[in-house]
Amino acid sequence: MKTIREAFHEVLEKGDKAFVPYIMAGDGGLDTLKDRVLFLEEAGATAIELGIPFSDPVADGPIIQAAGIRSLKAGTTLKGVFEAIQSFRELTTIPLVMMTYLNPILAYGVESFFQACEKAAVNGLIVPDLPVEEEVIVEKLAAKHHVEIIRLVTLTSPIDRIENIAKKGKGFLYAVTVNGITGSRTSFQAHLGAHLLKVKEVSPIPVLAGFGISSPEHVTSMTEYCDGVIVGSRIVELFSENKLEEIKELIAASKKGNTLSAI
Ligand SMILES: O=P(O)(O)OC[C@@H](O)[C@@H](O)c1c[nH]c2ccccc12
Repeated sequence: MKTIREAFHEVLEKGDKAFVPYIMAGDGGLDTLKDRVLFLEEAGATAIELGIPFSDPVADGPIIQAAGIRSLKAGTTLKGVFEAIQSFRELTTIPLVMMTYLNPILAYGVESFFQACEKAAVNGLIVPDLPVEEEVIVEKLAAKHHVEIIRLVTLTSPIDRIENIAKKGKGFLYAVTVNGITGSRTSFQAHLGAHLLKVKEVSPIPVLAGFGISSPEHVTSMTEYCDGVIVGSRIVELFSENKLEEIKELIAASKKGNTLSAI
C-alpha cells in the first residue's frame, strides 16, 4: 500500500498529473464500494476521496447532497464504511482519503475514529468544517494513527495564509477553484490559472485543484497550473448513470500524452 507522498511522487515523476475521484460511500449500497474503488484504481486514479454521508453537508452541492441522502437511506453508517473498507483494503494499493464533516467524527468518538482509520488503512482526512485554528482537536490523534490531514485553501485566502496552511499541510494541498459549494461549473474565473501558480509557488506539497471540474477538457486545462485535480460531482453522477467509459476518459485526461486540446 502506498502513502500519499509515494503515490503522488510516482505519478508526477512520470510526467502525468494526479487524479483523485471523490465517491460517496454507500451510494448504490455499501456493497458497491469495493467494486467502485477497484474500478477507479484500475482506471488510473492516484488516490480516492471517500465521502461519509451526513445530514447537514454545508459545502456540498446538489449532486453530492442527493448521493448522501441515497446513501443514508440505504442505511450507511460510519462504522459500516470502516468495515467495508477493511474487507477489501488489501486488494488496493492507492491511498484512501476520507472526507467527512466534524460532527460524525465527534459522534463516533475522536480517538475511536482515528483507531478505525488506522485499522482500515485510511491515509488521509478532509474535514471541511474544521478551521486550521481548531485542528488541535484532531492533530495529535491523527499523527498517532498515521492519518494525514489534508488542508483546503480558497480563492479568497490571502497568500500568506495559504503559505502557512501549505507549510503545515500533509499529503497534498486542496486548492478550491470556485467560491461556493461543490458541483459542476461551465466556466472558471479568468485569473484562476495565475492563482493556482501562486499557490504552487508557496506550497512544499503537491497542489490539487478541485470544485467544478467536470469534463476531460477541464482536467487538461486545470492541470497546466497544478499537480492534479479532484473530481466529485461528475464522478458521482457518472457512477449513478453507470457511464463507466466516461469516468475512464476523465481520468485519462490527467495523463501525459492525452490527445485532448486545452480549452
Ligand atoms: O463535486 P466537485 O465540484 O467536483 O468538487 C469536489 C468535491 O465534491 C469533493 O472534494 C468534496 C465533496 N464534499 C466536499 C466538501 C468540502 C470540500 C470538498 C468536498
